[in-house]
Amino acid sequence: MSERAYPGEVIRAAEVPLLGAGAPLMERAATALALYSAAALRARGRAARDRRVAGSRVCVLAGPGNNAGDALFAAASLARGGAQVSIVLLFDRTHDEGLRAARRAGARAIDLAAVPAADALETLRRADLVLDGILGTGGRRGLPAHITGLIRDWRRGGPTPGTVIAVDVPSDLDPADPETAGERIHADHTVTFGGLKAELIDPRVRRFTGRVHVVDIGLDLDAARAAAEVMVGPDLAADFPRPRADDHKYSRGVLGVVAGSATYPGAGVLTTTSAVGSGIGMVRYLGAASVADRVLTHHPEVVTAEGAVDALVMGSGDPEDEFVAPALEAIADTDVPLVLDAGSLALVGDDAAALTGRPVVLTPHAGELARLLSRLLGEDVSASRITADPLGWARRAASRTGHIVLLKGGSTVIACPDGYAVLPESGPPSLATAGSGDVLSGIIGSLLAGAHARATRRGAEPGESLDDRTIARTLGLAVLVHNAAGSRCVNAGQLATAVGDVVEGLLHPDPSASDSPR
Ligand SMILES: NC(=O)C1=CN([C@@H]2O[C@H](COP(=O)(O)OP(=O)(O)OC[C@H]3O[C@@H](n4cnc5c(N)ncnc54)[C@H](OP(=O)(O)O)[C@@H]3O)[C@@H](O)[C@H]2O)[C@@H](O)CC1
Ligand SMILES: [K+]
Repeated sequence: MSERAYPGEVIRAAEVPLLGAGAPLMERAATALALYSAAALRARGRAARDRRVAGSRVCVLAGPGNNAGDALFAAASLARGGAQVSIVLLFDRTHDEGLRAARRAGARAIDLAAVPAADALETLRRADLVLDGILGTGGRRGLPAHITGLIRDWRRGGPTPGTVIAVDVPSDLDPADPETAGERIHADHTVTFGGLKAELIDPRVRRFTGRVHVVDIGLDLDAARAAAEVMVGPDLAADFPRPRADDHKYSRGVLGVVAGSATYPGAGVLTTTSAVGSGIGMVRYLGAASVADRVLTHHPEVVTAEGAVDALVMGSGDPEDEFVAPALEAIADTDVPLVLDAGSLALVGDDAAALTGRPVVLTPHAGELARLLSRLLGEDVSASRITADPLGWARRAASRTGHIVLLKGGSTVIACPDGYAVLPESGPPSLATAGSGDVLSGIIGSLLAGAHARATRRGAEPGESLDDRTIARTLGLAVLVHNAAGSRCVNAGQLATAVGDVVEGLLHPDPSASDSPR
């Protein structure tokens, strides 16, 4: 389920009162790490004899602080389970209590200052499991040369059989420096304690963290201090809004769509198809008459008359100005969310009154964001720079424009102007196809219209109805719908229709698929 990510200092601060009260935080962390490590050892190898803790070779890279303490206590537990544990002491000090516990359980220690580096290297290469306990949240960037050299030689030797688990965080994690990537720990798993650290969610660090597993050690974290939120598939079933028995079409939300043009009529059809399928009260198609005819052929329930809306989505398929301007005019005195895609991104930066006093969502892909930022920042921002750091650029764009930015790509990211981010899990690569973005626009518009209608029903004041985090989370749900639909199809026409199938499954789950006894 979704997981909030916190700045490291927020998590460290939350530990302080508990440590003062004597809570056994390290014991909890080390116990969870030992269990996770044992499971990783049992998951390896083909032969049954390889899938055991007893007899497996475990190597601990031990640093100078409490991060090593976690690794050493966990290793002690694995040693008691029969693992052969070797500890590579990388500094002139380590966590003494942890070292004593590991030694008592039978671990042997190799002091890198006293033995040839080749011995440590050999131990690393032969290990079934390596625990990176060099540095944790107390780490500064840049490891001493004798450690980077060891890591470089270990990695240069080619793939080794061992699973690498980073304890709390991969030591010396640095997303931005490709030059030194070969001297850093590349973990298969990161077991992180207390809460998800914000530094672990950046798409650029995935190759260093591997799969991230969060262990609850009983910290009381204040959700208001979270920096981001990661959303995963199961969030859909939990949070997708369902209609209530007393709902009517207006209370479920009305979406205005200005998409498609005489040149690109298909965008209008794709956007309305996915909007209709996303479980909304009503869709008003407000674009060109020639597109409206096609839309109505596919969806007779779509309304082409002007009228009130709860959200307006525009821009896919470059709709003509003569339809954009009146649609913006019609929402001028309202607080309804506005979604700008493709051609309508050109409105950003203008003094358009319609862009003020309401939540505005921009949904560019990297090329569109590159054009937008180059214009706004007055410097040449290329699409490849944006693709290399999607979260960083989405945050920059949100901060610069004051709008919520959903940057589409292999790892779609959503950023609010204050830096808060929502990261939905990645969808299938088949989503990279013409028209896919139009389909996403329709889902987004539909879910935002529903959210606005519900907020209005609750009596929220204009301007207070939808806060940025609620909107960002709603966008995250829309991306999860898009992902789920994407795994059922090979082109955007099928994708738009599959949205309806996904939502149908959420609103009317198949009772025969339930686990309940018959
Ligand atoms: N608090 C708790 O109860 C719990 C903590 N837990 C665990 O503790 C971890 C945090 O522990 P920690 O604070 O001891 O920091 P950690 O990163 O192990 O080492 C700091 C030492 O490294 C040194 N150093 C730093 N950077 C360096 C560099 N680049 N190159 C060389 N040296 C460098 C630094 O030196 P200094 O900066 O002081 O000069 C200092 O001596 C946390 O991630 C989690 O795993 C969990 O068990 C839950 C309960
Ligand atoms: K570590």
